[in-house]
Amino acid sequence: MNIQISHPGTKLSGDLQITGSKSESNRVLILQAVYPSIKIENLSNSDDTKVLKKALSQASGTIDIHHAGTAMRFLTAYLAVYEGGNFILTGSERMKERPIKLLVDALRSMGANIEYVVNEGFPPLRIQGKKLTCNEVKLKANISSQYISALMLIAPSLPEGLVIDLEGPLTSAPYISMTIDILQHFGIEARLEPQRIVIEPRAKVLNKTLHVESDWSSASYFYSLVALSEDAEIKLSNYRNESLQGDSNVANIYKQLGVETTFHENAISLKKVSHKKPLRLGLDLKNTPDLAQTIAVTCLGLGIECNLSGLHTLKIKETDRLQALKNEMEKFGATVNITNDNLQLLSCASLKENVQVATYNDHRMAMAFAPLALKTSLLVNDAEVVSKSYPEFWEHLKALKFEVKQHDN
Ligand SMILES: O=C(O)C1=C[C@@H](OP(=O)(O)O)[C@@H](O)[C@H](O)C1
Ligand SMILES: C=C(OP(=O)(O)O)C(=O)O
Repeated sequence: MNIQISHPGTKLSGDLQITGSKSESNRVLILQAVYPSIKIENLSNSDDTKVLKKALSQASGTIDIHHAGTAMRFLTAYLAVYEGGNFILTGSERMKERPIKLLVDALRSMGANIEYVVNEGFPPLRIQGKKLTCNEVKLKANISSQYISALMLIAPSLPEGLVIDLEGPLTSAPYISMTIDILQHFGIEARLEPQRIVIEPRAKVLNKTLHVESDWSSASYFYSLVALSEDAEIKLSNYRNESLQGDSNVANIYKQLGVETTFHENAISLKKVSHKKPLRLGLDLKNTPDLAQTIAVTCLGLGIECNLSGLHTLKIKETDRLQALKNEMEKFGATVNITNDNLQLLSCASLKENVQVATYNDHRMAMAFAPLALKTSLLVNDAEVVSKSYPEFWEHLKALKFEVKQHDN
């Protein structure tokens, strides 16, 4: 469904509850499958979480996890140790282009029985689960942290635990810290040392609940809205100051763009406190890759330049996000230069109107561009893609008085 988005220009105000973090949810679902005493509150209702939950209820056969990267990577490790299981693990056409070789090589080196069904290095995979007894594995750390988290989530169920030797610099590091924090929450001993992760074996975990915090990557679109507004105050509930999610750093980043965050007991308020803006924003986003699209588009809307680095993982996400950003920002009149790991937006004097934004099966393309409706008229193609992480996104925009209309083009 293609949509047209507009806003009457009044103050943006509202009180919203965004669904639980899909990253926290998908970690705790895998752990709950290993340790059934684990309880979860505020589980995400994203497609990526629903698809993982359904997969974990299957005893054999073909599992299709669609676009869900974490589900693909976490299940590869989980099914490799699911004794007696015989599965084909597949996904969307894009998932079949997202590399998984490093994780498969690591699991095979531990004795796992995993075969490629079509193309070497890519899903679909045939996985025959078996007991693994190896206690040490090596893995290149700068391609995707999800491979590492996948191994960490099965590690405590291995008879001797697991030492993961990390080769090279670690990318998306806060997601590794999140995995460690969640393991520790349930009493599992897990620690990150320079270039290695050590996880002790654990037969039973503490009888505890994990209350999933709402998703900070999803909150980023409201930071963008507030930054692009004339006047705004938006309350988002189920957030806390001490977050497990690295993307909570969005609160610091948007201070430079006039957005103030106030933490309440279980919520945050975002307020537009300044119309001053830097001429140019320079950021290294290797720790928060999912914020790249939000920030690039905010800068486009504010008419400021930006230079975003640390983006080497963006090419293997839901789409090649660097190319997708360049294509769509240039439709608005901007000049954008990209390399393998960097995006440079050169300032754009005025935004073109009635631009039709293509979304490339990427939820974040749709949500990142939507706030530009405060600055110009725009259409978003295939708007339903948002359900990958945030099914209520358009309903929440309507609650902020956006008009979101179906469009036939
Ligand atoms: O572990 C996770 O939950 C995630 C890790 C990141 O991926 P990479 O480690 O591949 O960068 C992030 O982009 C993704 O949305 C979620
Ligand atoms: C990259 C993302 O997800 P995944 O890799 O889990 O598909 C994302 O949500 O931005």
